[in-house]
Amino acid sequence: MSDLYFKPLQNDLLLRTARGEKVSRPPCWVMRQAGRYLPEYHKAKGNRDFFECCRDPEIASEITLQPIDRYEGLIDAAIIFSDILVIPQAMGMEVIMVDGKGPVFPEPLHTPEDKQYVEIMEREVDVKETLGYVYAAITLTRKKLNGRVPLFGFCGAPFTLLCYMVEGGGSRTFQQTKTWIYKYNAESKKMLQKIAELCVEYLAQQVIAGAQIVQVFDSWAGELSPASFKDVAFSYLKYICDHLPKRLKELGEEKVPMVVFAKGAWYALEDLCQTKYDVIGLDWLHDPSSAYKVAQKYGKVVQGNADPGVMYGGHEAITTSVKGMVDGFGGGKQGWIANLGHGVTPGVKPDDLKFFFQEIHRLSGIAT
Ligand SMILES: Cc1c2[nH]c(c1CCC(=O)O)Cc1[nH]c(c(CCC(=O)O)c1C)Cc1[nH]c(c(CCC(=O)O)c1C)Cc1[nH]c(c(C)c1CCC(=O)O)C2
Repeated sequence: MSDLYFKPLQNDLLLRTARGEKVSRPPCWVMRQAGRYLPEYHKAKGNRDFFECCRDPEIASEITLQPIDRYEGLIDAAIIFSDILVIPQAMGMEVIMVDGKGPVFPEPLHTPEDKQYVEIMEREVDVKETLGYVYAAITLTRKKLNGRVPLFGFCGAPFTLLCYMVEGGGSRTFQQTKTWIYKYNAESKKMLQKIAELCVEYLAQQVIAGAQIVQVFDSWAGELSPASFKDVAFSYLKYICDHLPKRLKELGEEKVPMVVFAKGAWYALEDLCQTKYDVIGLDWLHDPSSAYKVAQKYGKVVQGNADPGVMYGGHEAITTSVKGMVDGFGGGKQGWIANLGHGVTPGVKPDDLKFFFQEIHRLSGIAT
């Protein structure tokens, strides 16, 4: 329904790049572009709970549009304001967002013998029904965007979601995650498979609602060895890109470009290039030109990859970093979506991010 229902897209630079087409300049956006570094985010959120904002399509769409309005003409995509942890919530787990700390699961999964594991494994989850508020936010945002830029949908990768479900939040040692994947490997895989299936349906429903491209975030992939990445992360990332196009076809929907971002899994670049993902997200551990060469060999597009910390270094540091990317990523006329190597952090000054976008435009040949 989407394209008939919404205003035609005026800026299709990002979608064309994601499909491998030649473009006049590289498209850009940044992960976490709607968030705490923006004063207008705090204003819109007020003293409301984070997940309450996610569940309110009006507020979620307002926050999604904030960076698009602020950086009008400089950024080429919006990403729906939501969180990867809505899937564990849909699976029946409680997640709260604690100010200054991040997400907390009051009752994480302990062992496969626990009643909770058995219940979650057995529970039928209807993501179409339970996460209806995300699709409503997407449809409303597409309407409000009015074709200005395309809209990203997203989900967390199975491995990263499992980390949160067993750790109960962020972690430094990943003790519970390692216990699960090494000691309870078979039970972990059952859960990962269940999450992967939910991710496929969740992304498909986001596309039906109006998402024009989707990204899968495997934020904790870098905690794994190459062998365990293959075992507990890669297979499930692959499941998602293999099954989403099929599911969309079943639903009578066109397929959309798919982006994978496996943070820290630099060793897996060749493997990721051999999947059905159209775009491979790169963190800042990658050297642009080496990664670009590999991706080009497989006909894949890359996205990234400035160190988000460069935003603290002032204009000169930002210019140097952008120059390194433009040179390394083939001049930016094909195969590169400019981004940071991870999300923009809360301490960044919005004007420094603006300068980053301006430098991408300037150094890739098109001054604004
Ligand atoms: C690991 C992860 C999470 N959530 C997400 C990831 C994957 C990306 C990544 O690795 O950064 C994904 C995410 N979370 C959020 C978005 C919105 C869209 C966007 O990128 O602008 C996206 C794409 C909003 C958010 N998600 C969260 C906020 C801040 C909430 C607040 O305090 O107001 C926002 C705007 C909270 C959140 N949610 C999560 C954490 C660890 C935190 C707290 C720490 C932090 O903010 O960086 C889990």
